[in-house]
Amino acid sequence: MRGEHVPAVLSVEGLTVSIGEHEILRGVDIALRPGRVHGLAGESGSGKTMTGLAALGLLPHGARTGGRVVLDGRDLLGLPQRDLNKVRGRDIAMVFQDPATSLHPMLSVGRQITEHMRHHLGLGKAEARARAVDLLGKVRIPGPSAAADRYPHQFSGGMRQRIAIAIALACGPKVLIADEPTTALDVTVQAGILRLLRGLCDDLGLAVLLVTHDLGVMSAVADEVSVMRDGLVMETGARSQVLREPAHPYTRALLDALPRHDPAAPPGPDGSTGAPPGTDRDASPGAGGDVLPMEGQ
Ligand SMILES: Nc1ncnc2c1ncn2[C@@H]1O[C@H](COP(=O)(O)OP(=O)(O)OP(=O)(O)O)[C@@H](O)[C@H]1O
Repeated sequence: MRGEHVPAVLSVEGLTVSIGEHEILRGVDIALRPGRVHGLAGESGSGKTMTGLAALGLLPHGARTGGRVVLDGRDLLGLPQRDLNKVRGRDIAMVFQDPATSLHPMLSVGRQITEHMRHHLGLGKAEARARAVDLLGKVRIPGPSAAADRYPHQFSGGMRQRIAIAIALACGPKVLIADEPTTALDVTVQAGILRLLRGLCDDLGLAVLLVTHDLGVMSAVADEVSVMRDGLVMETGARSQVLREPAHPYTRALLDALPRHDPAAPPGPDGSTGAPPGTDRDASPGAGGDVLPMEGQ
């Protein structure tokens, strides 16, 4: 089911965010649908991260907002903090750029997953543990049962990001906000993480917002693409349309800045795009991230 007719699970409607005199978002519209990856691209400072945080109801202190962020018919911007805390982590989860900062160094991996399930879902110890091991398997951590007893520093950067994804999925969210999830990783592991996100989106029917400054990353996994600049969405549409026939000169300029490969080509069976494997490997993480072999394979 990859059509625009699939109803949105989360819609951002005319979202504005200001801090002091600074208008950070100036009327953003984005619809996230189950089983689809919506890529949010744009240069640094365009408001991508702020849009993702607003979708989670996480805004800087003193931020003034307008518009709506609607999840299952409820406007999150109007919810009291207590209700928002319930939504966050349970219905909407987030994965950040650097797993080193999002994981607790002193808690075992299994404990970090089960804490969420016990807190939000009220699961007992044994059931939470079984589900944690199952989740570690889903994100392709080798030997998930033993891995649950280890600590974050015992894993590579790519594996740590997989663990952060498992934690985000702990309570079966409908929406996953992934903010530059591969930017801090070595290029050789980026493609594996993107492929994992794509697979989880398809298998679990997750609605994914993939925030990235990188159109190469976008081309590997997104179904739809929005391009932001200066707090506004300049252009939005199907990946092939936006990346192949951009309507806006700004999108064209971003595309022209990419090393040469076909940004609109769908991922092949191994997740590669139209570029021959390895061609862009040394150009930039973004351009090459979609054509590299999968981590651990
Ligand atoms: N806590 C904050 N207080 C005030 N202004 C902020 C805050 N966080 C972000 N901004 C401003 O909001 C604007 C948008 O920032 P945002 O982080 O959303 O951009 P971005 O597109 O994600 O950029 P990057 O790719 O560099 O992360 C920037 O001008 C930034 O300086």
